[in-house]
This record gives sequence, C-alpha cells and structure tokens, in this order.
Amino acid sequence: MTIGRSCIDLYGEQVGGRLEDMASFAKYIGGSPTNTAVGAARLGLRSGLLSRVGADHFGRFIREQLAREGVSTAGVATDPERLTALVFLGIRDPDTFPLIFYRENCADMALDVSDVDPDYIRSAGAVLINGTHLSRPNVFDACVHACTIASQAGAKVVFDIDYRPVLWGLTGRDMGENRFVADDAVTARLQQVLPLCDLVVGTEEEVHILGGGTDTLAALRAIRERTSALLVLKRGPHGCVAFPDAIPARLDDGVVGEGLQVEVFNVLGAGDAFMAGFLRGWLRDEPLAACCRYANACGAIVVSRHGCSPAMPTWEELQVFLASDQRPFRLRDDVALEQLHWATTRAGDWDELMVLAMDHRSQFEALCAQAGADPARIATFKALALRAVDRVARGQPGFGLLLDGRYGMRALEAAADYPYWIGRPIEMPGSRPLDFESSPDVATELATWPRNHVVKCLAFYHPDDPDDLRERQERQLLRLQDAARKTGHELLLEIIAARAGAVDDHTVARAIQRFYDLGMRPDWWKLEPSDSADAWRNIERTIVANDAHCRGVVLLGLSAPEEELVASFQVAAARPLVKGFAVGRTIFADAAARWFGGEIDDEAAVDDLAARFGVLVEAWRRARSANIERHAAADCAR
Ligand SMILES: Nc1ncnc2c1ncn2[C@@H]1O[C@H](COP(=O)(O)OP(=O)(O)OP(=O)(O)O)[C@@H](O)[C@H]1O
Ligand SMILES: O=C(O)C[C@@H](O)[C@H](O)C(=O)CO
Repeated sequence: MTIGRSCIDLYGEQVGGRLEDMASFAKYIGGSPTNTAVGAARLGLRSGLLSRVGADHFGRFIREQLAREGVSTAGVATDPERLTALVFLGIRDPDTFPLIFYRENCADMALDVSDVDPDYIRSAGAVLINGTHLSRPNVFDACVHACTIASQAGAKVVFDIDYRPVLWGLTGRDMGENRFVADDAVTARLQQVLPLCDLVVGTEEEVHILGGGTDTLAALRAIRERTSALLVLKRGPHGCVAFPDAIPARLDDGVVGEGLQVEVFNVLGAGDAFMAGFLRGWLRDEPLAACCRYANACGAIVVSRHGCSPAMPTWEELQVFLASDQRPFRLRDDVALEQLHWATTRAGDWDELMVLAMDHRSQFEALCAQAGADPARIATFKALALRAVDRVARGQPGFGLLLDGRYGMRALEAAADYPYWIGRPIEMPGSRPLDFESSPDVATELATWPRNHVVKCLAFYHPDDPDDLRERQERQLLRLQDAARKTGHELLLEIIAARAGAVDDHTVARAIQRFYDLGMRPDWWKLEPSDSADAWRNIERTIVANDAHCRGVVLLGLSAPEEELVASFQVAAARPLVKGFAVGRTIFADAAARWFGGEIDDEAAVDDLAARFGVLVEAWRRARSANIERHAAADCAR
C-alpha cells in the first residue's frame, strides 16, 4: 500500500525545448506513490493507494485509471473542498526536466489521520511512504500513524526519501526540478520516521538530506545509526547498491546492482519504477541481487520513455527485457518491447464483443436520397442506435457501437457516458486504394479523437492484388498503425478480400500473415464470415503465431440475411479468438428505410434495431456456449 501524492501529470509533448515553448500536454496519473502503486500492480503485486483526490474530473480520472491498472482505490478518499493536484513536466534535454507543481491547498496534501483506517492498513503486507509528503504536518501524522499500525501488525514499512525541496518551501516555485537544498529542519523531520522503517531507498542527494551531510558514506552511516532497515542507494546510470548491514568502507562493497546502458530520454519516474521493481523481488523474499536487477531494469525502461506511470513495465515485459542481450541503446527503438508494453498495458480484456455497426456513410446517404429525406436526419437515426444497444446490453460489458465522425458525432458524444466499446472509422468509404477520411495526415486527425475510440479501418485488400495497388494500401495501413500507436488508440483492421478476388481457406490467413510480416499488430481484426472451419483454423493459427496478445476477431456482416449470419456464427464460434460480431445492415437496413421514409417513428426504430441486435446477440451466445459444451464433452471423453 502506497501512501501520499496522487495528482495529474501534464507532460509536455514537445521534446527538446523550454516549457514556455511547449504547446500540448499529455495527461497521465502521477505523484510518486501513485506511480509506484501502478508499477507494482503491473509487476504482479497486489497494490493499493491511500490518498485523497478532488471531487472533480481529474479525481475521477485517477480513480478510473487506478482501477484499470488493478490498483485498489479503497483507500482513495474524495475531498469535496479541494481540487486534484496538477504537475506540469517537460523534457528539455537529458539533464533538464522542468517541473511546476500546482499543489496549493490540493486534495492529496490534505491527507490526515482521519483517512487512515486501521483495518485497511492491517490488510497490507507492506506500506510505502514518501519523504516529500512529510513536509505537511497533517500528512506526516497520517504517515506515521499508518506506519505504526502496519509495523505493529507485522507488515513491512518502506520509505522512499524522494526529496523535492520546492514542496518544503526551500526553492523558488519555478524550481520544481531542483533535487537538493541542505536543510537541518528537513533532515530532522525525515529522520523521525527512520525507527519505523524496514527498507529505505534514495538517490545520493536524497541520502544526503536524510543523513544530514553531503558525504554519501557519512550520510549512510548517520542513517544506519537510526535504523537497522535495508538501505538502498540509487545511482542513476550506475544502478544501485544495497546495504543490509553495517555501512562498509566503500560504496562498492555493498550489494551492487549494475546499471543498464540506455539512452536517457526522461529521468522522471525512474525512481518510482525502481521502487516498484525492487519491491517485486523484496516482498517475495527474492535475493537482494535479484531485487536490484529488477529495480535497475525498471528504472532503465522508464528512463527511455515518455511519462512516468504509463512507462512502467509489466512483469512479462520485464522478463523479456532481462532475458534479451541485444537491445538498442535507444530503448524506444525496440519494436518488440514497445509492442509488448502496448499489448500488456491496454485496458481490459474482452471475452466477447458484440457490436452494432452504424459507421456506414455512403449507404446512409443512399437511403436518405431514396426516401427524399434531409441528410441532416442521418445523425438523428445514428443516435437511436445507442439507445438500441443500451436496451440490449443494459450497461453490461462486451457490447459496442461503430459510429463515424461524419454523421455519428452526436451519438459518439453521447456514447461517452456509457461503458460500451466504441469503434470509429478512418477510411474514406469505398476507397481502393485506401484513403483516409478528413485530414490526409492521419496522425493529426487521430490526435483529435478521444482515447477510447478504437480506430477502425476497412481495407478492400486481397493478398494477390497487383503489386503496386497492394503496396500502396500496405503503406497507408503502416502509416495508420504508427499514427494510432503514437496517439494511443487501439486499431481494428477490417479486411474484405472477397470483393477483390477469389477466396479460399487460405486467402484471409495469407493476408493477415502479410500484415504481420510488414510489422503490423492490429489490436483487433474484423473479418468476413465464412462457413469453412478450415479457413477459421488457418486464421486463428496465423494470428496466434504472430501476436499472442491480439485481442481477437469480430465477424462482419456485409448485409447478409440474418439466417446466413447465424449459420456462420456456428462455425466461427468454435475458434476462441473470435470474440463476436460487428454487424450493421442486417440489423438496421429495414428500420432505416422505413424511418427515413416516414413510416415509423423513433421509438419503433429503436424497438426494431434492439430486437434484431438482440437476435444476433442470442445467436452468438448460443453458438459460443454450444462450442464450449462440445469442447468440455470432448475433454471428458479424452
Ligand atoms: N541514465 C540511466 N541509465 C540507466 N538506468 C538509469 C538511468 N537513470 C536512472 N536509471 C535507473 O533508475 C533508477 C532511479 O533513477 P534516479 O536515480 O534518477 O531516481 P530518482 O531521482 O529517484 O528518479 P525520479 O525522477 O523518479 O525521482 C536508477 O537507480 C537506475 O536503476
Ligand atoms: O512525484 C511527484 O509529485 C511528481 C510527479 O507528479 C511525477 O509523476 C514524477 O516526477 C514522479 O517522480
């Protein structure tokens, strides 16, 4: 359980300039204990945060994000009187990281003993406190109270010295990045917690403030006089050294954890990652050398990425990183590691996904023209789709909508308040070669999309297309994937091969393999229904062999009659990787024609859409459970 700061990090997206010249800021959850709680959860520890957030949008964002990361929020109180704290951070050069704290009367700095629930504290195997937060008497008291309870209950007490002089009022407010100002009062305050500690971690400067002098060995000895805790000294690129017992004559006589050679991009958050990595080993009683190894690797990974909490590695990622002996100095260039990071930190898992596809544009224009209706009505009809999905889904996960920004914007906006999966098309309808709607610079376009919008791209693509056409489409898709990753959006790639040539049991699998060979890793595939079990087996095999983390496949409908779709579900549901469907015209064509023609009103249209969507939902679920039963029976028979 980590205790203390929880804020919003607003990270300059432009790198290599002054904060004055930065123009846009990425929003992440931050604050050293918050970052460590996220890092620990990603490494497989059960973690929780004790803090306060404001009753505002950012407070809610912190809660949501912690929940997504698997960090318990049972100890996160909402303070109705104060706002969530903000921190602006920038990357200027490898030695300069400007930082401004907006922490006046903010929620987390108001933490006090009333927030410390003894039972909750006793539920933890370890508590972590941070030095910076001890600058406020109320927080100091809360931390000491929590540590005392934890210690009496037999839990470990961990102290990250984490010194930010600006939050002790020792530097100008524009000097948030300053890491050291000697001050006897700070030293005295920090030393008070030492008798409670089992583990103390700090950089050389942090050891200097805690020990009360700038000779590192002397400072360590001063600390050792006050605690028998394990002491760990972080040494930036040189790794770390741990002192379980008496402080030796030379730093290198401690348990040395070698640093890793990586390009420094951003040191902010490295210490928090280091702590998470160290705890992953230490709390599971691993040898000190292993704890240091995990810690240095986590620190090095974060040093090479943008952001603090989002940069924290997962356990799977850390293991791959440690096992590899060939990594680029510029770690962000390690494509496989970046992919693993992306795939293992995406929010949520999807056992099933049933989507009402309403992102058609040309088809709605045609429907409107046929009925002589005003095209402005398309937006109204699309908004009905959200009501229909909600009627079937009733707030349950596993449902979604595909909606376009051209006519579906009102529905997209409204969908933000529901828990459903949202996909949004980027392709120019009907284009082959593939073209993008809106800006030709697809990254600029995606930068304006909310993060939870999954980018859907339909490509009319056949692996045997003429080379120039095929390559042109592939280049577009590679650009799209790059843009989606850089803007933090998931990508759903829809392949329709049947319109472009003959299709056999290998065609779609060959197309998918080609995309993997090119380096594409779409989060989702949307594929044509097929009644061939072999075709599905080939598809699944190809995906699993190339991207074990792919979220899955959804079936598209292509205006097929309902019975045909239901029959195709039976075959596809045998493959676990197929998660459901994204079907449009089969569901909406009839209702839309009658609604645009003035034959039915909104209510009747919602009834019809919901009924048809419901039929497919039931059919999919039936097909899926029949398959599960069949497999279970086969297992029993074996
Ligand atoms: N240049 C680097 N190369 C490799 N590893 C590094 C580098 N800098 C930091 N690390 C790793 O990260 C750990 C923590 O870094 P650092 O000493 O900068 O912590 P910190 O000042 O507490 O960080 P923070 O900015 O989060 O407060 C180091 O002990 C090391 O393991
Ligand atoms: O710890 C802080 O308050 C600053 C953070 O917001 C930021 O996440 C960071 O620099 C972590 O070390």
